[in-house]
Amino acid sequence: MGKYYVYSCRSRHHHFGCPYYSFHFDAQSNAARRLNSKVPISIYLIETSIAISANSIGTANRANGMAAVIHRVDLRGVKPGGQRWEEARAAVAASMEALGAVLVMHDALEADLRQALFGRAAPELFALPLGAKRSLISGPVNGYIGPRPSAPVYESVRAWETTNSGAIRNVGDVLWPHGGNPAFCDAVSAFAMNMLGLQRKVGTMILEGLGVGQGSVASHLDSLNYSIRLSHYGVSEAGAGMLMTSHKDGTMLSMVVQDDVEGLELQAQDGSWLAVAPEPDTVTFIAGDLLAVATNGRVPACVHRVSAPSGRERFSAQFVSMPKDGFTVRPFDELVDADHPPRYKPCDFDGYIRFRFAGDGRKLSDPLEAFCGVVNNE
Ligand SMILES: O=C(O)CCC(=O)C(=O)O
Ligand SMILES: [Fe+2]
Repeated sequence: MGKYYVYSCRSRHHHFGCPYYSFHFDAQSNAARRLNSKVPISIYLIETSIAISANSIGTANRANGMAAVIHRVDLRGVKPGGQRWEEARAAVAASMEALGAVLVMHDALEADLRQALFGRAAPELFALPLGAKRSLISGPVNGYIGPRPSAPVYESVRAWETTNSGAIRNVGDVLWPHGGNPAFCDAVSAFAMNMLGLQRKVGTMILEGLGVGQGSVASHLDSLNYSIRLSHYGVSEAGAGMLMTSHKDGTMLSMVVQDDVEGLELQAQDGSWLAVAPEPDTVTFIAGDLLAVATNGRVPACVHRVSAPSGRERFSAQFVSMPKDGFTVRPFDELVDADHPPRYKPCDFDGYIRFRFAGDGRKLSDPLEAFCGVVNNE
């Protein structure tokens, strides 16, 4: 199984037998204080034209003469209601419908912050002794996935970010008990704040672009929670190969930022694999299962994987949305009509995660369909 096992798996799933939650301690008693970021959301400021370029990168299927491509949309300087908003929104929505993913050029990760995150914070974190990383909370706050036989060079840390305050829990106090690691916390916190703005912007574009009304989009955004995942792929003794097997994320919408080493690949609808170049100003948005539910199947969950073509050490950072506790995901009314009957029943996220990772869904190739798909008898 892929390492996305616990990708969506929160602490309260311990008792459901989630396999990677063996290390946990009390979040509250371990000074997991919140860190309020003072870093502003510094995006959308640069005026530039929208470049919607079709980048044929990676392996393209040319069997029918048509190469599958990943679309890249330049959102720098694009603001809601502004001149280029509608055009960019249409491009984002079209790519999500076709691929379940889109590449977005942005200003949300300036060189300094990028360096602070990938050049310092992530390497310092993963250089800690295994015991320290394992002591990281697998509670409602944070979690650690360590190397295991099926993925010997992969490790990943998740940190929760609260939507209300825009703050991130301070994993630094836990990992560095003697004085914390303010630089680490600042970098991760700033990353979270900037990605939050970009995720809300692109989330709005996707849904509005599909015809969902502004009120529905606003309440959808209010219903979301976010987490950050920092991942490290060490140098494999086996050399080049697959670091993370193909999978769909069980969540709503994932943003993947690669450091300077390639590896992320997306599967197009024709089955071909498209490699995403690690470009500093580009983030990959990937639809998870829950976005397929919310859009009544208009946006497919994107199958993706991580390979190691060069065998080099690799870091990535993700910012992922999922429903807040107690929110059920159901297809937007705007996307259901006589011609488009509901394809999914209301989906309880906790129930789905339990089914997919600890229940009967583990054995299925399409657990979402089995969990909440509406059987089409036509
Ligand atoms: O590291 C990456 O580029 C993507 C990782 C991923 O797909 C996941 O953690 O679910
Ligand atoms: Fe993933």
